[in-house]
Amino acid sequence: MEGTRVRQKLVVGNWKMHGSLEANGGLLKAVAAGAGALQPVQLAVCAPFPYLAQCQSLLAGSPVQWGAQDVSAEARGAFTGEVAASMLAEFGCQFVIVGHSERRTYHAEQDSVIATKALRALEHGVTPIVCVGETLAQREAGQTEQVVGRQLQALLDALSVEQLGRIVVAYEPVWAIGTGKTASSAQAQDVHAYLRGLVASRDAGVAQRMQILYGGSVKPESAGELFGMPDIDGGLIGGASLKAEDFLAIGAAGRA
Ligand SMILES: O=C[C@H](O)COP(=O)(O)O
Repeated sequence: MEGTRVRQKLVVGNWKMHGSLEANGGLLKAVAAGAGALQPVQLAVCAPFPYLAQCQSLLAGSPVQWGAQDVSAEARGAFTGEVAASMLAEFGCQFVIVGHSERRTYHAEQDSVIATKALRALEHGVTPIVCVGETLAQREAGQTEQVVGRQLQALLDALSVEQLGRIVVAYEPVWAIGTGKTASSAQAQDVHAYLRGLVASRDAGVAQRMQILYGGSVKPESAGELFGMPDIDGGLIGGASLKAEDFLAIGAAGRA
């Protein structure tokens, strides 16, 4: 997309189901200590629910934001095991990941549920990071735009322009997650530009401001080239976010 770059870089760690009080303690302190030097790149970590209090405590006063990895589509009630957006907001979560491919695959989450989860988060001032991405079979069948377009369209249908202006999108090709296979910067840029164009068909200003992150085997060595692309505004980082040195190096790549 043409135009002056107006978007701050955002690098978010998705710890997935990893961590312990002890391991997190060292990681959070190291990330907090290194984050200030990376500004204006914004760092955040998305931790398993039991560790949100630890994030709240150890990241207080640091520029690092934190969040969760899922939220209920329901506001409250008899939904055993679910966590409501209001609860995340009470802990000070700034972000919540919704629609990660692991949730879509292992928990059969559909586009409509994911859009509702994003709405619940927005209702409580928590920024949803909405994940979209195609499988290898879909890419090889030439269906990438069709798949990510359908996934994003559910958001465009469910959210007002004002709400759309408060989400973050993460493009994560399923075939690149945890596999060591990063999409090339050109492949990722093509999809990011396509997604931004779809948002622009709803509202050009929102599209220009929307942060679209790339996720899938991002490492310190690959981050610079990816983040240098015009429509890639940072990353959603899995494995490499568990080592402070790597996570901070990826954040530093956003400053270039
Ligand atoms: O949410 C993060 C992505 O699933 C990427 O994970 P990864 O960096 O381990 O490939």
